[in-house]
Amino acid sequence: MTAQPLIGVADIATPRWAAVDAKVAKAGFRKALASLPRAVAVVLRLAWATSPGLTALAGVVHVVSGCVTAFGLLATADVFTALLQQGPTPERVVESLPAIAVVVGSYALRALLDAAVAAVEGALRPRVTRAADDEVTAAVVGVELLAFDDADFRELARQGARQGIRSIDTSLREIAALVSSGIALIAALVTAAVLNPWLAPVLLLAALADGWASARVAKMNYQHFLDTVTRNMRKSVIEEAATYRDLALERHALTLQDRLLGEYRRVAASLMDDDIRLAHRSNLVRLAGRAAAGVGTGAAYVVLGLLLYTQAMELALAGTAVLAMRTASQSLSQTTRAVNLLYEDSFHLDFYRKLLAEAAQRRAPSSAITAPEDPAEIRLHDVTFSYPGQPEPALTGLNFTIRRGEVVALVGENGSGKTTLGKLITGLYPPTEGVVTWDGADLTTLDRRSVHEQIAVIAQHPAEWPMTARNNVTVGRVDRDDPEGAAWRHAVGRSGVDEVIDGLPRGEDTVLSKKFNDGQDLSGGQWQRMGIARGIYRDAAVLVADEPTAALDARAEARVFAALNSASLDGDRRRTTILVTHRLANIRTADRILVLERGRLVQQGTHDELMARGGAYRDLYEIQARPYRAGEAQAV
Ligand SMILES: Nc1ncnc2c1ncn2[C@@H]1O[C@H](COP(=O)(O)OP(=O)(O)OP(=O)(O)O)[C@@H](O)[C@H]1O
Repeated sequence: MTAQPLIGVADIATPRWAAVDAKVAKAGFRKALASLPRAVAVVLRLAWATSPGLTALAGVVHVVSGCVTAFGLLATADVFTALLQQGPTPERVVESLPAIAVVVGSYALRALLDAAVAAVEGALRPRVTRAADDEVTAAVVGVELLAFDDADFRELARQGARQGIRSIDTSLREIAALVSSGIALIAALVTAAVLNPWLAPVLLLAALADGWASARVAKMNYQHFLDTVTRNMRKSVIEEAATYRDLALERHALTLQDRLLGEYRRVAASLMDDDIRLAHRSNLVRLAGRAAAGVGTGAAYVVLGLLLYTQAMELALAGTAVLAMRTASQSLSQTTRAVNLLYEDSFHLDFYRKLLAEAAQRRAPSSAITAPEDPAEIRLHDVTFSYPGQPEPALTGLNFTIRRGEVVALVGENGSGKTTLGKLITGLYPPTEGVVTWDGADLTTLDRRSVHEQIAVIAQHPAEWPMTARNNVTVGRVDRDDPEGAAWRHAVGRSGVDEVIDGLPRGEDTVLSKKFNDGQDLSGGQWQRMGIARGIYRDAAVLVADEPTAALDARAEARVFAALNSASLDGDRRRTTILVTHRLANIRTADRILVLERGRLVQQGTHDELMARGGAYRDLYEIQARPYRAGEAQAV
């Protein structure tokens, strides 16, 4: 009996962006052709905006280089005519020298132009991709926090940044290839038509088979990608589970290594089998294409022979006709390839465009109204909040007011909405319904930066900034004026991070990341102290501490809560403090306790009031206090 796989029992959903490949796999060549103008316009507009001079120059050198090819072909026809009209004689060879010089000159010019094309493209493409990259990064940096909680946006940001930017670079290359091969194709067809009007369609016939084969292989690749995309994703999920550091401890302790490796190998083997099958099938299609092209070329030679036999065309021009035939076949194959690739890129370019549009929508609207400094009153009016894509709201119908200097504790079971509420009070998330006001001003109408300037957030899992210990504390207020170091001493002392810093090899100058030479990592509790120090040092009007001591030892926890409870009285101003915690003993002295149940506010009051009233709070408190009381009773 084979073991049930640990990862991927349920099917991994096909990512939304993979729809691109489904469309490309289904579309016909005409559809691909029709999509080109828009894709070309997007890329050229960007190139023009980045560097108009280089873009114009690239266009000119490409067109000139294509024209020189055409001219070279026609000049070759002259040479053949001069040499072969009635058999070569020394006089005719001398006569044809100027035409030969023109052919040689056109080849030399073409070589020079190729070098110019490479130089211009080499200068233009990195500029354009950098500009697009910059645009995307700036767009994503500027979105509101909530966007990062939306899986669709995260995926779009990933694809837009990766595939979108890559497609701009490749589109530029393909547009260039399309211009060159297009002009060469026209040149070959015009040359053939000049030699004899019947030749041009015959040339196309031979070249079409090659074009068909390359379009067919491209489609097979898209279909293959679609068939394997979810398995590839599963492979990478298993690979992460089998190799990443985050899971290493449990992987070893649960002895899962062999099991995960086995699953990894099974998926990888099935992907390899598919790759091999695809290689065989594409080879067969290419072979069929070649065979058809061979038949087409044969037909072209028959027509050529007939034209010569019936003296519809002079023998002297046959060489040029063959040359035109070869040029047409090569350039049609290149043109087909470029059209297909550009069609694929047109979808990826859509990611880039959609990402810019979506990011612009998800930016906080700019506002000239700044937030009140140190608000006297924060009020929630009928606030409901749902996470993007979630059917059930995380918070429902909240109404309450917090006054300056209050210490308000949020309590409730896991998932009751405490963390989410902290983000709404501080304007990090906008409510889905209702309004959050600071001194009467709706937060969504205020300049978002000015709101965030007023807040400090101590997260349950604080960010582990790859900076020195000092910067990890001061990063929240880098410009704070602290010449005597009083604010620094206050923050590190209250949080207890002073003991951590004293133990570091270079003290406050130690870099806290193992990615750097001499870098140092911290324990979970030490990082938490670092986060608390950062929050205190920021010295903001509204402080939210979300389970700040979950990883701290009892002594450190007591010290931090004493600091946070008195934070509202620090200095000469009263700071509003929101505490989220499960350890209810820590918030007995809070001015007010709000009890949440499944996103609704079910109780509020002081510890004594809530204990006297009975209900959810007293139940939770009793559950925590009972073991201590029992212990005390036994001791007595
Ligand atoms: N990013 C998110 N996307 C979707 N749903 C979320 C997200 N974050 C939280 N939720 C959901 O919102 C609800 C409230 O979560 P929240 O984190 O606010 O609860 P909490 O009271 O802080 O929980 P805990 O005590 O476990 O920290 C939960 O049902 C949770 O599953």
